[in-house]
Amino acid sequence: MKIALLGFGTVGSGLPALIADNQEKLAALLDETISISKVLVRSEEKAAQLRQAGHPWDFVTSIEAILNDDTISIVVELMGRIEPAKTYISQALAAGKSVVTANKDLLALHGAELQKLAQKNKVALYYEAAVAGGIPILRTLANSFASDKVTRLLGIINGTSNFMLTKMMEEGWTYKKALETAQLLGYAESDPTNDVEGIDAVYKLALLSEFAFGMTISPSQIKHQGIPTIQQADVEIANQLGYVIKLVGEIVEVSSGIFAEVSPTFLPASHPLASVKGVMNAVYLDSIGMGASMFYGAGAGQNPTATSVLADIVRIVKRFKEQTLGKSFNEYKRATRLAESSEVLNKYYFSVETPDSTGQFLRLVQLFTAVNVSFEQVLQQKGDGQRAVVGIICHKISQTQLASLETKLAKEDDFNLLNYFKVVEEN
Ligand SMILES: NC(=O)C1=CN([C@@H]2O[C@H](COP(=O)(O)OP(=O)(O)OC[C@H]3O[C@@H](n4cnc5c(N)ncnc54)[C@H](OP(=O)(O)O)[C@@H]3O)[C@@H](O)[C@H]2O)C=CC1
Ligand SMILES: N[C@@H](CC=O)C(=O)O
Ligand code: NA
Repeated sequence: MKIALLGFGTVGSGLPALIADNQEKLAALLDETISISKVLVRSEEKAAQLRQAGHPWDFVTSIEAILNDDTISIVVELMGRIEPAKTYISQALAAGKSVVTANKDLLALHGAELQKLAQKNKVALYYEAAVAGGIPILRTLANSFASDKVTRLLGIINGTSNFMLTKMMEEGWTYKKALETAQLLGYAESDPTNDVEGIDAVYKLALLSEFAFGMTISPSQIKHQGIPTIQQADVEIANQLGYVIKLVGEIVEVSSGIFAEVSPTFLPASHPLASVKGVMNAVYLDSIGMGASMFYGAGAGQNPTATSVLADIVRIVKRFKEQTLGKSFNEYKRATRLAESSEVLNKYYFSVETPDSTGQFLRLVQLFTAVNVSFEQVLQQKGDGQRAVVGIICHKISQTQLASLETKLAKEDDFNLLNYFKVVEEN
């Protein structure tokens, strides 16, 4: 089976060695060899550099050289970004070639269109590597969870930001050093803003919504906040209260529909997700059959990601032999229903700066009571005589109440809402 690679960067350049290392197992499983026929690179200079470096592949600079080669059955897109990836994938599908991609941005924004094209041409479009890197979470949801209904999903699904948080909180690295190292290690997107602002996690959560809940939601329907807002003081208070701060993607289904968001979150130190460190990812599921389950592994990096890419290639070879290529990667589809904000309930931690004088706490109690929010835990940091910081964990409130509280606090000139974090409850 001949394949073509589009892009030979961090992930693409890792695939050849992985295929070679697994050749014996692949031959036994598939009774077929997988060989790289052509590799698309940006320019002749790039091709010459790669040949000079000893890479033996047939490097080409035009997509037509691949599209017009009828011996190529699978196109593997590992370039990233939206264009020309979308155009090249569309052309490959229309030319009757199956496609494997790791491009979560493209799939979250244009996946439905590309799926339709794949089905129309009775070829496969697979993208296990697009979500949580090496963790086979999409195939697990599509296959093993066919018999179980997921009610809530919590995921640490961006390796770069989790690596940064771990290094900053546990080793005192600066934000700059942590980000630069993540880039050096090949974890970060070409534009790392997506990693640190939670946008990459939003794209992945949109794909997880389809596989876990059968509902298609667009990235614009997913609230998100990144890690730059997290202060060292927040980390210290979280630890004092028995929590760990992580960037968590959540999808929960309530009676009115699903709610999805990516936010810095207080996780109880005892929660399985709290121990996910560095570039590792994990997807934690509540479901009616299994109860609680968690799937853990490297969320980014050359080999883990290339392993998911190879898994998709293997699946396509098998489906090719079974003549079931046109089956969609995800067959679980329901009408999309978005939850009423009054139905989505969570506990929150608020960090509020107030004047360091008598009566301020009473004002806070009155303000929270006005939106029917009660306190579960309160922590006051020692003030400097001018200003004091009060940490409040409240009982469960709705998104509606949260919005009202933010508005009321903003109206109080001498109160300053420094930060707030969703608080996940102990299991
Ligand atoms: N890195 C990781 O851990 C993971 C990455 N992914 C996804 O995998 C994809 C690839 O990521 P990664 O390998 O890290 O990215 P890199 O930036 O390392 O590699 C992308 C490669 O594609 C090449 N390229 C870009 N545009 C074109 C074009 N128009 N024609 C030819 N070549 C082109 C780039 O060439 P040039 O160098 O000249 O720009 C580069 O060599 C992305 O969609 C990413 O989101 C998914 C999971 C994990
Ligand atoms: N930049 C992404 C790569 C994998 O999807 C991440 O850090 O998770
Ligand atoms: Na995956």
